[in-house]
Amino acid sequence: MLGLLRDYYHKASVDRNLSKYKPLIARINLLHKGFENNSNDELFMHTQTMKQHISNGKSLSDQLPEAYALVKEAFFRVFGYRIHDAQLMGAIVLHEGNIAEMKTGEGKTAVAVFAAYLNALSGEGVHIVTVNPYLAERDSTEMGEIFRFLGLTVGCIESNMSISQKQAQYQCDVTYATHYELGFDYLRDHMVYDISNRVQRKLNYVILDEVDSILIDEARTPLLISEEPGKGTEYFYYIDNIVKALTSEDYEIFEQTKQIMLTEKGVDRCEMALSLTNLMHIDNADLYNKILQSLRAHFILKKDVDYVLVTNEQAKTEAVIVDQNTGRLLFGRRFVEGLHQAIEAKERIIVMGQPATLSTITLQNYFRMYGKLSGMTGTATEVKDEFIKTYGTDVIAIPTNKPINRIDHPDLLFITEEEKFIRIVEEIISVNERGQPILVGTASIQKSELLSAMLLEQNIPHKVLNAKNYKEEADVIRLAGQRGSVTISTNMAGRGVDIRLGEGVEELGGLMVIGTIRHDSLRIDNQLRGRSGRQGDCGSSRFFICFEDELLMNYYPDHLMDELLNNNCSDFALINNPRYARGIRDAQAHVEGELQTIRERVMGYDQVLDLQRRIIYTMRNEMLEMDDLTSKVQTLIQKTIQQKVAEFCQGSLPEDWDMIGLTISLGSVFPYKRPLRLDRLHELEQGELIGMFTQQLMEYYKDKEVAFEGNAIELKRQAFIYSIDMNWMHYLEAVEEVKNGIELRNYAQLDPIVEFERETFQMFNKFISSIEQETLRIIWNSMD
Ligand SMILES: Nc1ncnc2c1ncn2[C@@H]1O[C@H](COP(=O)(O)OP(=O)(O)OP(=O)(O)O)[C@@H](O)[C@H]1O
Repeated sequence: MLGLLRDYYHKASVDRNLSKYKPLIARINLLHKGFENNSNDELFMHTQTMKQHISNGKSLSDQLPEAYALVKEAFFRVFGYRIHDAQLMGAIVLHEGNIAEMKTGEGKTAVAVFAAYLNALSGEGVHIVTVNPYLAERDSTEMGEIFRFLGLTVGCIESNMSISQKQAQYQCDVTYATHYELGFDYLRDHMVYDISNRVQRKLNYVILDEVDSILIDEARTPLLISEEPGKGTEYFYYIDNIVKALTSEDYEIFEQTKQIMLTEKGVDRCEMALSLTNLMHIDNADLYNKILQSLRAHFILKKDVDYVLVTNEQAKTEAVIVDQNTGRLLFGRRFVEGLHQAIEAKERIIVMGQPATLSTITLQNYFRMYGKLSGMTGTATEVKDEFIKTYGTDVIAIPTNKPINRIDHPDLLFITEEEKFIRIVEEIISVNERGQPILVGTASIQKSELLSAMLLEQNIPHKVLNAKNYKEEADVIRLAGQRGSVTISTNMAGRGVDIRLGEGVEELGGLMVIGTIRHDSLRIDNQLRGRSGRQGDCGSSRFFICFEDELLMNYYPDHLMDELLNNNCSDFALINNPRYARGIRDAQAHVEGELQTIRERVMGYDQVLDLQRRIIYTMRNEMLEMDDLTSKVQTLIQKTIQQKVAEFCQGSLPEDWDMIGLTISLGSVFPYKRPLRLDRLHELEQGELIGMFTQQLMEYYKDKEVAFEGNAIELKRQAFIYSIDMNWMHYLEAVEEVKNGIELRNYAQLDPIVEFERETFQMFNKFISSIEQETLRIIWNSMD
């Protein structure tokens, strides 16, 4: 009876939510009826017809009903199931360039195919982004059947592919890839010396699966291509030794902001160790930053929580970042600003050199370059505002196909972590005795291992996922819904893999999810919960928390904590009082707010850099693409002379001009063997002086070019590209220093982003002229 009522109300609410999309969905379903009678070949031919319509000027939106109807029929023929209306609604939202919020197990993988198919008809390519390479490969293989059935090509990017293999994948109508492969390929494409080595096409349309994980949770660590490991290990070890010897009175930790500073005593002690008189002097800024990073490495970041040590294929130990939201290992990514080096020194492994950044971009700015962006996830409503503000994408909640049938129990709160874990093990034992499957989410690999050891002691067979191998992880998590299974997993390991219930499990209550901590973000808690109760399955969830959890310790309202401790928390309390539960929500909102500020800051800095990056990339592309750069070189000669004359010949009287300075400075760019003639110097005006130098240097240049025996066209190109790249690298380093300085000055009530923009503006102009002069110098010298 209750079930019937629930179904009735659910259907009514689905209808209400769908109302805006109803006419369009009805049209798709009507057209679909027509396709049911077509042969496979006829369906295949429709793709060609629609492509034709689009190249004749019909809009993609006009083509939507027919395209979606066709894909719906393809799903039925290939996989044998009927796409439901909620999925069609999600697919429409994607085409509109928005984010479809759809609960776990609702068939998002299929939804992406509709929008990708339609948008690929333009021939401009569509990228579908997954959170890990295993899912990219799996989805491109499985969904590839649909695309190929309808006559489109599908590719998948893997990190170890050759340039030509990648080019072939990017040429496909639809390409699956992880976000970081796409971002890195973009950066690499702007580092090639030959355009034929570029792999990507124009960034046309992207669909991001698990969009919040990529654009929100991972958005604090920019993608970074660094120079090969270099020297410096000893230096970092040296600083590390000094910091290691500090005591708690030498530094102060600000728990809430995770910052750490030296106290006066600490500064004195470091000055003594380094034989310095003033560590805080601007000349020692770099050293001071290294000390701060080393402090963070020692006293804030924790091994097996924030990073792990992994032995790589060359048998070398590396420090790998652990994503705090998902527990995933972020291979190839490094903490910025020297923190990673500090960790390497702390762990006494090889320090991978100074972070000479060759190229960098935030994920936000990379994805904003696409003509259209859309995404899917189970949890986006809480960050709707940020999506609208940063990406201009709205979040539309799609109703579930069937009502959610999962019971979310109130949290259980303990005083100590020890009590909490004992109770969790008791719960696992009792649920396991019934045969009901359990999925336990932990905050870190360390906690997973602790729990695993406790279960071993009790002889409870279980599996542990530690986010080290996606394929194995998927195989394990797929079976997490089988009778009697106990699976321990770092927060979101195995995301994107369907957990189906085994036989008889429905009667036992479905999959039980246990959270061992409340995460900083409610979204992540909800993702964990969402592993249970897919597609109307029954299930349950409960979080076990304690006052020793970081979130509660730092952010839970004091008055509520006192109340709980005094009154009813003898050994544990059931948080079924809305006030107490709200305290947790408030604590999470607090942290979320702080994290959002950090994301906005990272993005703000990159925003300034973004404009500059585009200027440089456009300039670089132009150099690569132009057939002959002679006219560019000539313009540069002229411009350089003008700049130098303006710099050294100030005032109207030639006697005041610094002709020696001018000659030396010009000589540094154009080392001339024959002297420049300076006739009638006392009668000249600035303009004439410029003209005279230009004429002579142009002639000189022409002579050089005629005498040059190598490939002058290529020489010019390489000189430009080399100078752009080298100067860009130095520029990025300088920018990083400015950023560090500004962060320290933040106390002065200045808007750091505005300050950053102001300071880098001048630097950028200088940087452009260093590129130009360096290019000329190389050409000049190489032609001798
Ligand atoms: N209309 C449908 N009818 C029946 N089965 C479907 C339908 N659509 C998708 N499925 C199946 O449902 C399962 C879950 O789909 P999928 O993994 O895409 O869900 P999801 O929404 O991406 O979940 P997650 O949030 O875990 O990634 C898959 O096995 C898929 O084949």
